[in-house]
This record gives sequence, structure tokens and C-alpha cells, in this order.
Amino acid sequence: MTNSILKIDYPHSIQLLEQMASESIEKGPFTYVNSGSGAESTLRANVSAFEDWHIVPRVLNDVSKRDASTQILGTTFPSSFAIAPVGVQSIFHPDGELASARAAAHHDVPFIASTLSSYSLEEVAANLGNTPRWFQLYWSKDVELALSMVKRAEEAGYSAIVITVDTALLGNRERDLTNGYSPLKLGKGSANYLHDPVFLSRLGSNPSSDDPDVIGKIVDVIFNPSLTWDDLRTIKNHTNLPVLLKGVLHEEDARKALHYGVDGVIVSNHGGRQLDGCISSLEALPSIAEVIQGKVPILLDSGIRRGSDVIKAKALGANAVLLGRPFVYGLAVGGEQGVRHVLKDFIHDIDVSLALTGFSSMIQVDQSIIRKKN
Ligand SMILES: Cc1cc2nc3c(=O)[nH]c(=O)nc-3n(C[C@H](O)[C@H](O)[C@H](O)COP(=O)(O)O)c2cc1C
Ligand SMILES: O=C(O)C(=O)c1ccccc1
Repeated sequence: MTNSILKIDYPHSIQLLEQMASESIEKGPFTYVNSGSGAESTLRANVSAFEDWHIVPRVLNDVSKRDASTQILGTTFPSSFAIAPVGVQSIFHPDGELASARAAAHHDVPFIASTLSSYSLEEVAANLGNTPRWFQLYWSKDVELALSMVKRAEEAGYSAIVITVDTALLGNRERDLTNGYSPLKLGKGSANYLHDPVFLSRLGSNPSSDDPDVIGKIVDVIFNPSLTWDDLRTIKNHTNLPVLLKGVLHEEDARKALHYGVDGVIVSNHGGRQLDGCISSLEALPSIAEVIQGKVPILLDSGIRRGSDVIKAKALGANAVLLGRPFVYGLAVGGEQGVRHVLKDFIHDIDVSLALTGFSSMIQVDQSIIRKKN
């Protein structure tokens, strides 16, 4: 079969999809999703860490009926994964988050919307149908603005707040700097600010999404390097939604998260985009699971590429995982249809991997079926 304008033959390998994405969009946006910080050693380690562990499957267990689902904070994850928060998606396809939200809704995959989305959290919600959604918060320097976004998320039906804590500043992404490419400075991540009553009240004039002054004001307030653990009390006092921390890697921070009443942790190094040289997510997972002891759910991202990765993360103590770059490559290649394709393949791969591990239910997957390579 040949490619045509109407129907794209999507590849069934993530490498080929990545290649196709690189040919579908400009160098700036492709490098933005593809690259990591510094020497990209953590970016590579995230993927290779999964090869350091082997599944030791069980046999003759009747796997004719299978259930890959898991429950996280009252939300069903039908295949034990959700869509990771990814900002500025309109740089990959004009429909941006609206396309990925529709694809998530089509496959009933929970969706985490980024603070830095190209469309507002309300517009994203309107494209999700009844699909569960969480809101990822970049806790602004302007506390009232951060709390306003949380309130809007509550009103739009988001059922948890994910605070990203590994981004005191943006990582040093050498390939983006070389390209001189910054989607934030192009105003691609402004929608949630331009729809926010608190942010608008700070402006006093008619804002426009490509006014350099307005973009400058947004970029100024996005990240808050002075945040501390005590600031978590503020958010807990202002919302009844569960609060998860995304970007926990140290077991002592997992302990603190429990102490401060956090409702879940996401083991993540932001896909190797923040501190280069830091530990891979999978390597960090066992000691965090040891501290958490099942008291709150653990999710993991950074390096999830295929179904067996989900089995390995579950076996080492995660309750669920997040899918990042692979769905973005699908978005770049084919918008909603491209993301649907990636999700369909991933869901199938998870099901096959579960069956071939020798389990009929994801809940049964435990450390008995995983061994570290010698
Ligand atoms: C293009 C891009 C944009 C991202 N934007 C955000 C964001 O706005 N908020 C956030 O918490 N994480 C963001 N992330 C990190 C992802 O949520 C996730 O941690 C990461 O993609 C996992 O690594 P992987 O994609 O290599 O598996 C972004 C990642 C990419 C690739
Ligand atoms: O690139 C990122 O990892 C990220 O979190 C982000 C997303 C959009 C704009 C700026 C940073």
C-alpha cells in the first residue's frame, strides 16, 4: 500500500513513527519534542533502563480473558496508562491538544492537560467527552493565578491536580538553543493564561496571543523557583481534589510527600528534559516504592515505549504509567488519527504483554516476574 493524502499507513514501530514525524514537521518543533537537556544522557538512560530488567514469564495460567486496568484515586485506567501532560501541542499539529484529547476519548484513555497547553483547559475538557482528566499545574509565581487555574480545572471536571516539581527553571536544552526555538516565546503555551480572569485582571488592556508584551508577562510568571514543601498546604487548603507530585526521584522526597499529605507521586525526570545526568525513572522506582508501601498510588513516566515497559514498571512498584513522546509523534504525523493509531497499538501491546507474562489481570503483576540483568 502507498501513502495517500486521505489515508496514511502508520508504522507499527516507534522508531519509524519518530522518523516519519521528523519528516512531517519543521526542524524546530521536531527537535523540541525529540531532544533532552545537556548531553542527553538521561534521555537515553530512560529507555535503556528498561533493557536492564527482564521479565521471567509464567506459563499455563489461563490467560484467555484479560483485564489490564487499574484504579487510581477513583479513576479507572483501562490499560494502566494515561496521556502525559505535554504543553504547546499546536506546534506539532494545528489541532494540538484538541486532537490528542479526542483520540484519548476515542480509546477511553485518561488525559492529563498541561498548564502550557495551546488550547485552554476548558476547550480541552470539551473534547474529552466523559474521559477522565487531570490538570497539570505549573505553580505560578503569582499564587492567585495558580489557585485560579485550579478552580477552573475543578469547574471543568478535572478530578486531580498534578503539580510538576522538577521545573524550577526550564532545563538547558542545547539542541533547542542551537535552533533558537522557544515555543513559549512564540506564545504557543499561552491559552490557559489568556483565558484566566486573574491573569487578565493583571493586564488591563485587550490581550492578544501574539503580543510580545503579553507573552513576556506570561513567561515571567510560569515557573516559581522559590516553592517549598510548605506551599503545598496552600493548595491543599484551596481544593478538595487529590494532589499528585510529578517529578519525584529521591526516596526522601517520597517520604516528605507522604508527610505533607500528597495523594500520589509520579516518578519522572520529565523525559530527560530537565536535569541531564539524573537517575532514570525506572532506576529510581524501587526505592520509592519501598518508602511509599502502597499508601498512595505511584505512577511513572520517562521512557515508556511499549507494552513490556508497562509490565516492568508495574512489577517494580508503579500502579500505572504515563505515555509521553510516542503520542506526540502520532500527533505530528496525523493529528487525531495519528494519536489514535499510537494509542491503539500501545493498548494492544499491553494486552499481549500481559498475556505472555502469564497473567490475566494487571493487578497480579508483581516483583516475582522481574529480574535485573547480570
Ligand atoms: C514536548 C514536550 C512537552 C512537555 N510539556 C510538559 C508540561 O507542560 N508539563 C509537564 O509536567 N511535563 C511536560 N513534559 C514531560 C512529560 O509529561 C513526560 O514527563 C515526559 O514526556 C516523559 O518522557 P518520555 O516522553 O520520553 O516517555 C513534556 C514533554 C515533552 C516531550
Ligand atoms: O518542554 C517541556 O518539557 C515543558 O514542560 C514545557 C512545555 C511547554 C512550554 C515550555 C516548557
